[in-house]
Amino acid sequence: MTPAARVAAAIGVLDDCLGGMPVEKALLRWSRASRFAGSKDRAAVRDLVFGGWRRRRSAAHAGGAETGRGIMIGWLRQHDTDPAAIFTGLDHAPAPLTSEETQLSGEASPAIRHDLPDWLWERFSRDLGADADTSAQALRDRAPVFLRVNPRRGDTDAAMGALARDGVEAVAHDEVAGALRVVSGERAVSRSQAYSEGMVELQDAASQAAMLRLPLQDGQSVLDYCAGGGGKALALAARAEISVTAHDISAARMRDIPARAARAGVRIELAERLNGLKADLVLVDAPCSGSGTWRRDPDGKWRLTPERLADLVRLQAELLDQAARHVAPGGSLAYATCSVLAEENDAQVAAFLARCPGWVQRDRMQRLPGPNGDGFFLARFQRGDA
Ligand SMILES: C[S@@+](CC[C@H](N)C(=O)[O-])C[C@H]1O[C@@H](n2cnc3c(N)ncnc32)[C@H](O)[C@@H]1O
Repeated sequence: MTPAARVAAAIGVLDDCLGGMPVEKALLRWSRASRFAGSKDRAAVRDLVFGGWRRRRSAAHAGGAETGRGIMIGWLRQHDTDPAAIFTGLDHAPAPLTSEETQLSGEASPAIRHDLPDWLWERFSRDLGADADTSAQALRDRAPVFLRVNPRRGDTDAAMGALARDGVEAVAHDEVAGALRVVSGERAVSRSQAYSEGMVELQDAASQAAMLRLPLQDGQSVLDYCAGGGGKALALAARAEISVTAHDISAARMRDIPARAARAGVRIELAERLNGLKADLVLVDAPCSGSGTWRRDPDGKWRLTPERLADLVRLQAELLDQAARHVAPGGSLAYATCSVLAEENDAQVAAFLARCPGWVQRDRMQRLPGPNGDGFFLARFQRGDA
């Protein structure tokens, strides 16, 4: 496919997204209908679609219309490419620009410039103050790929060497021990020997930093109350000789944990029912808006509504209360989200402490999205007498 044909394909996919289809589904639909597209074409169309979808508002503003075509015109302008050179109408290229489309747009509102719905830009400004601008801007660009080195399978140098042999260049993270940032060859990670033999796992640096911060000693027990695919449980299990139980309301989400644990050389028990189980550390990695990770999942910021956010906040509170019952005497309860919104983080913590006066907060970590990782929040509690 020519560069212009790839843009034409991205326009169609973006139109499906604007019609309400999740971006991955829209890409899959295009991919199935485009047998002629090679792997480089598919990767290029994917990059264009995700690039445009992250910047839906600002690109549509710069392109003059909230359509796939408008977004691509604006996206090209934002990347210093004259859209007229691509929109030629020749050889599967999109039709030439109309006279309206050649006009440059006026000034955009702050919410448009930050590529957030109006109500969310208000929340960002209120909750993050001086950091709102850089956090929202970080969500407009592609996320770096981070890996967690599994100490059971080797150290950072060994992992970087193994990755390099398979065409993946990675460097040590500046501040998170055992985290690597992939510099080139991202798409080769999942085919690399280092990955298939459990020496590295895909995990954002902020999640890694949070898991390293939780106190753990050999012999202790950990309950991951919202384990999902087990990313956090694996990170904790690799740190010490502990027994880890993974639980989730959805057994299907935990399906891959046994294979991931075997690859990583750790043991994780799965528990659909907890029957009064108590653990020294109970982690609630709660369902949340994902607002710290929207560069990986741009659908999130366009689909979230105030009502959905309120539902999530209610669920998070219920999960904290349920999980607290599983903390063993002297143990800790940890609450984590990959959100930057105060309602899901500090306000949730304050509400928990107000509801449950026996508990005190022992730790707090907040990271904002940027070059060093995603947005992430962690709070840790203990009973007052512990
Ligand atoms: C943020 S994700 C967890 C991600 C996971 N810890 C990881 O590191 O890959 C939140 C998880 O909470 C689970 N969940 C939602 N409601 C729940 C409930 N009532 N009890 C337990 N888990 C629940 C969801 O199924 C989802 O897997």
